[in-house]
Amino acid sequence: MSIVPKILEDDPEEDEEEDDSEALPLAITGLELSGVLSAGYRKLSLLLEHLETRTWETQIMGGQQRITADWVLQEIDRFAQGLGKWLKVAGDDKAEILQHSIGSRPLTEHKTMVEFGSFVGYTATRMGRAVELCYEQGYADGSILFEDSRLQGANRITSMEIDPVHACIARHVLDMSRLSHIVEVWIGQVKDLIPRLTEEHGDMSLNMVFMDQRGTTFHDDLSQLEELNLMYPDCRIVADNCVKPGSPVYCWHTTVSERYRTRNYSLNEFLESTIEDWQVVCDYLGPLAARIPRPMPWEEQPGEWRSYPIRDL
Ligand SMILES: C[S@@+](CC[C@H](N)C(=O)[O-])C[C@H]1O[C@@H](n2cnc3c(N)ncnc32)[C@H](O)[C@@H]1O
Repeated sequence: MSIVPKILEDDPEEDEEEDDSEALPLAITGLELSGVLSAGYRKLSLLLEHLETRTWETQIMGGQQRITADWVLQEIDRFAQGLGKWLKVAGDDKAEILQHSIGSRPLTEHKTMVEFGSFVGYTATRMGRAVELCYEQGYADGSILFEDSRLQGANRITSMEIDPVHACIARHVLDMSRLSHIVEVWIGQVKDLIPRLTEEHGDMSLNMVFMDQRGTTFHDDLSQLEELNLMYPDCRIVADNCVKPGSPVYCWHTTVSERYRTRNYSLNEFLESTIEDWQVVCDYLGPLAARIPRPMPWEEQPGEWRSYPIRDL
């Protein structure tokens, strides 16, 4: 089908052709790109514009002032406080729990962290900064030797993202924060990328996992981590948005399974003081902690589980 605009004539057959061209997707009718971007992507383009403008202003006002990871996080927070610019990132109280969890897992040799769902790279930046501080401290007190090649070169944090636009923004934000040598963003579905962790880092290489993809897949992704033996004993797993949008099977599994020591934190959604959400924090006690694997709820009482059409509820 031609996308060249037609000159209108009084011929009825031509009128039919004209109707046809109205069905063309907006992207090829010559409208501005902003006309075809979804509201979500438009907000992200505003975020990038905000970061670029603030970087430029900071450099002009403060001479050669360094743009740091903390500065980038602060600017994303500031952007998200603007009217209609809220972002689904783990800020505020959620960030406190994450920060503590990252700090409580020392980056001993060959151990790495993983985030499921990068979005704009906000938490990936927070995780990367924590590792960077750990390096700085280690070099200063001599506990990390500069020549120790095992701590150099390999990325220590992997963040996985299904949406390539989000992934590109996350990579850009990490570049701005000067953390690209520590954090890598992999594009694809979590379930397809998990096996690559084994290939790149080997068995039992994870000492922290942040689950922030789709809540209804948390339990499947966790069981793949278990099956591939990727988590080091005492690996900490933080799962966000467990009430909103919700991850009921994951919450059930981590609460009743003997393989996990679990705490459920009730807190407010980022910048939303009236919306309650939960972060579930658990430590993996290792494959031998559960003597008998616990069946899933629908395996225990098969008759009790069936789906109801929404109109019947
Ligand atoms: C809540 S946002 C993540 C926020 C981010 N963790 C932070 O705190 O800055 C969820 C992200 O997960 C991505 N996502 C959803 N399902 C996914 C999947 N199965 N695999 C990879 N990414 C996924 C979405 O595209 C979205 O960017």
